[in-house]
Amino acid sequence: MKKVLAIVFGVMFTFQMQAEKQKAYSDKGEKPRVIILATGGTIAGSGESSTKAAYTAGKVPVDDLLNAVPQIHDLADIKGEQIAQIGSQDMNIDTWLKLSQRINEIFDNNEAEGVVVTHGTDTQEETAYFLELTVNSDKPVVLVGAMRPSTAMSQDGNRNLLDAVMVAASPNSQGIGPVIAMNESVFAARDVTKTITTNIATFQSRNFGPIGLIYDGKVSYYYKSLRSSEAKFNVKGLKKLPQVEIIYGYADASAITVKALREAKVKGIVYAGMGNGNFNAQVGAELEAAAKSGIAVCRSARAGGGRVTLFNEVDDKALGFVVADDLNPQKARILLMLALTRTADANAIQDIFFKY
Ligand SMILES: NC(=O)C[C@H](N)C(=O)O
Repeated sequence: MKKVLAIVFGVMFTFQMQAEKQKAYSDKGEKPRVIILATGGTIAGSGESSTKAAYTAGKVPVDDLLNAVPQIHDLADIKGEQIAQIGSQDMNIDTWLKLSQRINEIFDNNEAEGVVVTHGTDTQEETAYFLELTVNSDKPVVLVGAMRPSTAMSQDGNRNLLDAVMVAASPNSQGIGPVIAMNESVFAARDVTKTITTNIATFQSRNFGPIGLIYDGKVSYYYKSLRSSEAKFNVKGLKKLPQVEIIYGYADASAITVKALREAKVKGIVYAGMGNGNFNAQVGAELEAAAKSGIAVCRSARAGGGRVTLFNEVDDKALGFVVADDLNPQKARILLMLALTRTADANAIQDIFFKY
């Protein structure tokens, strides 16, 4: 109880300090500085017609994106940088490392009060969670994208970009951690997931809901995750991460893929299991062999909500497995890759999964 109160007061104190700092800043009549790091995606997508669905992601360069929403300059001093120009289905560890290293540098050198990352929606949640685990600052990092390309009728990107800049520039956003701000909602990186293939309301947090709501150019926050204060993973100087792959579970799955990964000597396997992270007998035998050979095996769930609990229908301790708790498989992979940069011990990895 004491610990919870200490955390709550600590968070309140930090918020107040940050708000004071920001207030002193705005009293000087200066605008907050926001750097926009562009990576591509549908928000930078271009199609042949305003009414047809076909388009190519990551076509529009950062300067054109910013020029399309001149109102952002009323909110902040804006600078744009092109980090990548890809559909986020092509997002990769290289770009994650580059992005995280650049954002840490921006905050360490006090180059900006906030960062906005424009990004495709397919893997936006993964990038957001990677940044949550590796960016060491209380300043806001706001990821934003669009479901309709910039050339479409009723495109959603311009409004989303304006809102994202507002969120990044708002004193209320100190200490919230990397978030996705889209469609008038703000989601914590850890919880958010893409739920619908094409709809503009695609981002949701099935377990916990949005942490904030946007309306009329303002953001209001309602809660903050207690999981966000753990020491960040240091990726400075790293060129790659331990290889972790995901395998999807289903009725009567064969063990071919698990065996192939064991033989390929990957460092970790995340199993997107059925129900509470379950697998059938043949897959279980291969996963056990993988764990015995030194591969970290993590049980996650394909269900899309809830969490995977220890020692339910599976004896994790005997098998040497860890559970992903409430992280979906793609986020469990990110935490496992980063955990493996610290330790290969299953108990220590499990501890990380229960803390981060
Ligand atoms: N809406 C989008 O951004 C989808 C696109 N494939 C991307 O992730 O880049």
